Amino acid sequence: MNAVGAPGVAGVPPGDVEAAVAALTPRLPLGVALSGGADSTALLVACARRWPGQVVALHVNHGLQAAADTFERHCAALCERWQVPLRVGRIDARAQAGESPEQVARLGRYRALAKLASAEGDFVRSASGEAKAAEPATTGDRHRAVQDIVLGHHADDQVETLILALSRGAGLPGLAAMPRTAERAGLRWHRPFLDLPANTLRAWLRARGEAWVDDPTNADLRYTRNRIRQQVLPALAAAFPQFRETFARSARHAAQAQELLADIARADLDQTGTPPRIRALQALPRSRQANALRAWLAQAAGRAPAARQIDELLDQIADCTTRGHRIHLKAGSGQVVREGDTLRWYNGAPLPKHPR
Ligand SMILES: Nc1ncnc2c1ncn2[C@@H]1O[C@H](COP(=O)(O)OP(=O)(O)OP(=O)(O)O)[C@@H](O)[C@H]1O
Repeated sequence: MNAVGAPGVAGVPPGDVEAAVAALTPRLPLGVALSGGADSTALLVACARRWPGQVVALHVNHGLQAAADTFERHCAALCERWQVPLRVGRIDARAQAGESPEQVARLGRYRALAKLASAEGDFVRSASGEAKAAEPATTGDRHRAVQDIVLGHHADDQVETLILALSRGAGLPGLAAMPRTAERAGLRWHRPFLDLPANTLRAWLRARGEAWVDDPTNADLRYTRNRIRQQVLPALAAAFPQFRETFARSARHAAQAQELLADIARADLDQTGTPPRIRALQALPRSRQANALRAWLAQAAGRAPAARQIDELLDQIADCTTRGHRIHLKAGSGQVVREGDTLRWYNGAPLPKHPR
């Protein structure tokens, strides 16, 4: 494990970090998702300075690498110094065959963070009033549950996310990259550093003598994200010095367009019903059928189908002109079938005997 970030840079770098945090208007107490890496260490310090006594650090120990305990120890020492209570959740984020380890870890992490945030309401302050003593509350002085959580994603992360989306041929939802603010699992998630380059955050920490922990897997070029960070971003910086701003602008355009598509899908699904009636779908232009089907299946199946599955489904819908015509398509973990006049999505369940 490389613990770096020793004091060293003379002078104080631009105050963008504080300005980015000061622009937030979260409900307090504020949860800081703290990995122990540079970005969330900067986030914790900036938030603790901005809202003293009103910040709770939330750390997820993945237990995946030997480094996991080093991260947790760093978080504990940092929080002790800044008098910020630290809540730690442990998850077993091992991927099953065929699953992406990064995706499994990410989903598990968000679930664990949401759980830690809501559990915050079950903790009491210690007799001395110190917020860091955490015991299940039975009476009295309960902490308020955390409703807002900040994440340390920065401008380089946003560019990486966009390039990753392009590399897998993603549609608008992927090209929209990460939102600045999002409501999920009953919580509001913020990314105040999305406009700041990674090195601004590191320079800010160094100027304050704050250490962080570097993730040893960041050097591993078998991970696509690391190849983007180490090989693509330097080339982009040389060719297009403004790439962080311009790529972020493109992501915002995509996000706006995606909002429109989501509105249109809602309106069209109001007309077709959910699950959609086949006749009503056929009355829509093909692109709007695709848009409505994507939205319906994203909700029913928990994830949007691949482009070729949507194409196949659209062809089957177009061909469906007689009462006896079957529709059958594998989508996600289940299948779409025709049932009478409507489509249905079954989660892996066997086909009904007469799928008409
Ligand atoms: N184990 C974790 N516990 C709590 N929050 C986390 C954890 N891992 C990531 N996060 C949150 O998600 C953000 C982005 O995660 P990512 O994996 O890109 O960052 P990292 O390189 O692990 O850490 P950092 O962003 O702090 O340098 C982090 O800044 C942090 O807010």
